[in-house]
Amino acid sequence: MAQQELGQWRDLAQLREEIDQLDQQLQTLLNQRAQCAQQVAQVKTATEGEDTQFYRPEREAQVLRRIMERNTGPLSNEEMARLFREVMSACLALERPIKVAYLGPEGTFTQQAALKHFGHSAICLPMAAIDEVFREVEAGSVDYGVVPIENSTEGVISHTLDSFMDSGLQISGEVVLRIHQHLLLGENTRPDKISTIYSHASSLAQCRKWIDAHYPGVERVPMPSNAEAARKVCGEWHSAAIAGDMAAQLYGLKKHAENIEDTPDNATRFLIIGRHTTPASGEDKTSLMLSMRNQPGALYQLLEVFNRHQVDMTRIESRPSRSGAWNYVFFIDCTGHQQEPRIQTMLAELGERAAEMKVLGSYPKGVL
Ligand SMILES: O=C(O)C(=O)C[C@]1(C(=O)O)C=C[C@@H](O)C=C1
Repeated sequence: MAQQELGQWRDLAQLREEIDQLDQQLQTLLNQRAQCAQQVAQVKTATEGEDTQFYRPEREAQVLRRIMERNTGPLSNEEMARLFREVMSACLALERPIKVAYLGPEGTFTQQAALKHFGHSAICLPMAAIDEVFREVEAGSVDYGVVPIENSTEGVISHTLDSFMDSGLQISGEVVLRIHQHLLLGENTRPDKISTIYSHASSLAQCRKWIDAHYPGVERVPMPSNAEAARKVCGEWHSAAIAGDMAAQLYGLKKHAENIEDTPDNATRFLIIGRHTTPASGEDKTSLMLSMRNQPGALYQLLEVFNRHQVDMTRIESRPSRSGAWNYVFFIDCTGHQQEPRIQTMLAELGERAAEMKVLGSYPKGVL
């Protein structure tokens, strides 16, 4: 063997030894961190008693933000935060495992969002509908729920907004997920024999131009979820599903065409709903629901308050109110936390002008 080659082998062995030593240190440190979390749980139980909140969204957001700020690479900020996300998830599970309901079935983007936000140590349970997620959280059989709220291509998910009208739940977080859609086929399906494409209506819309270009004559059949679409094509020879990676893996389908969404920055925003308010994390958002008396200039009167207090409104949606024809409810997101004096003053003024107002929650801006 050439001298140079031998040298390379020795280097590899040395490098691996170094990796082994680093892994050992990491392992020791991870267990030290886990012990710390166990002690945090004891302190919380001793000081807060029965209603102890083990999961602390504001603290997790601060930890992740700091990790990203001080990161020097070569691992990217997102990769580093993702690793620490899992470390915190495992530490929280030692304190008390957290139960999370999401809009199922298994394999949906909402499941992916739940895992991105809570990590893989959370117990995630699929629900058949958005209302069911709300109900499970309200009933206390789970700690939190994850529901989709808006897609960058398709707009708002009105079912989720409507569910807030009848609910006393609080928003405690948000997750934004880049959505990549794929055309998925069963093992024996021939791509040139496809007569039907199944997917959720919103995913069919996100890929409309791609389908027009590649499968113009094919029937598009909306399904309750992408995962359901993937499950259906497993046993069919002449059909395809549009869904994401999780559904492809879960049902063993092959990706015939990848990333077929019409807009490359296609993303969906999800909300975390719970029964508790969340303290300020330093970079927060507040969501409100307001209904105005049906009179000229009503919307202007509302917007004027935001403008005067220099509060940045990041979203406004309107939905027909259930209390009468042609009355509208506005869903508004703004930056800031309801504990901040500036936001408190603004909320008090809005409350005077609105026929009804409900603060849906203040929560950390999405980190990951
Ligand atoms: O700081 C806390 O309150 C903890 O419980 C520790 C910890 C962590 O692992 O850093 C774990 C769970 C909480 O959601 C937040 C942070």
